[in-house]
Amino acid sequence: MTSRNVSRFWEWGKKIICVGRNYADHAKELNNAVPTEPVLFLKTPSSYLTEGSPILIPKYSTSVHHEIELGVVIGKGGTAIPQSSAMQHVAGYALCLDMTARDVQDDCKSKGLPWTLAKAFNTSCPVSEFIPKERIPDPGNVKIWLKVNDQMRQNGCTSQMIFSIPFLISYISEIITLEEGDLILTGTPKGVSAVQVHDELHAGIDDVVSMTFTVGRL
Ligand SMILES: O=C([O-])CC(=O)C(=O)O
Ligand SMILES: [Mg+2]
Repeated sequence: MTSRNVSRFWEWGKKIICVGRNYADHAKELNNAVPTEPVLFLKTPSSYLTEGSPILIPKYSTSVHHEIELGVVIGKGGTAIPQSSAMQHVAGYALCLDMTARDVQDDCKSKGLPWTLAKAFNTSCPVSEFIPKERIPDPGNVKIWLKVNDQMRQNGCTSQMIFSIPFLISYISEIITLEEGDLILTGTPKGVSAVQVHDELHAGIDDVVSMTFTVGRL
């Protein structure tokens, strides 16, 4: 018997599976090819951050970028989930930031090394409150936005995703068994840029959720 409540999924310590380059406008702004298959990487549960605590720029980076993304919280696990029933495995959503040490990522890319240092550092996954599934009837068509110090930096719509949420659930679960409490970050639209210490990041999905985080340094 479990009494855990998935609305506090960040406390469960489950997997964080991230999709990269899922918006053509963002792939292009970083001079990356638009993918024909999803690009996947992982964050660790220790990268979770909730409102009230600051995002901490790691010592080894001078260029940490914000990436606003819709997160999908898994409610029912599965392996090789068909696209047709994929949405039955969703408990809800969270607005998320895929904080990225871009200078480190560029270095890893040029050396052919994995992105762990760029993507999975402590505080690299700020999340909003849990959004129950019913509050977003069409997750393939919601606007996600992010302002830095009141200036709009990212303003995209999940309709721009190259790979849809049902496709991603099916694709990922063929490779990695999904479990209750796992989070899938679905990629970021264009407009990523570096944050500075003391910046205030304010992000939202209109009429659904908003969140605010400040930036500090380790
Ligand atoms: O680091 C990147 O550009 C890949 C990524 O996470 C995204 O597209 O959301
Ligand atoms: Mg991302």
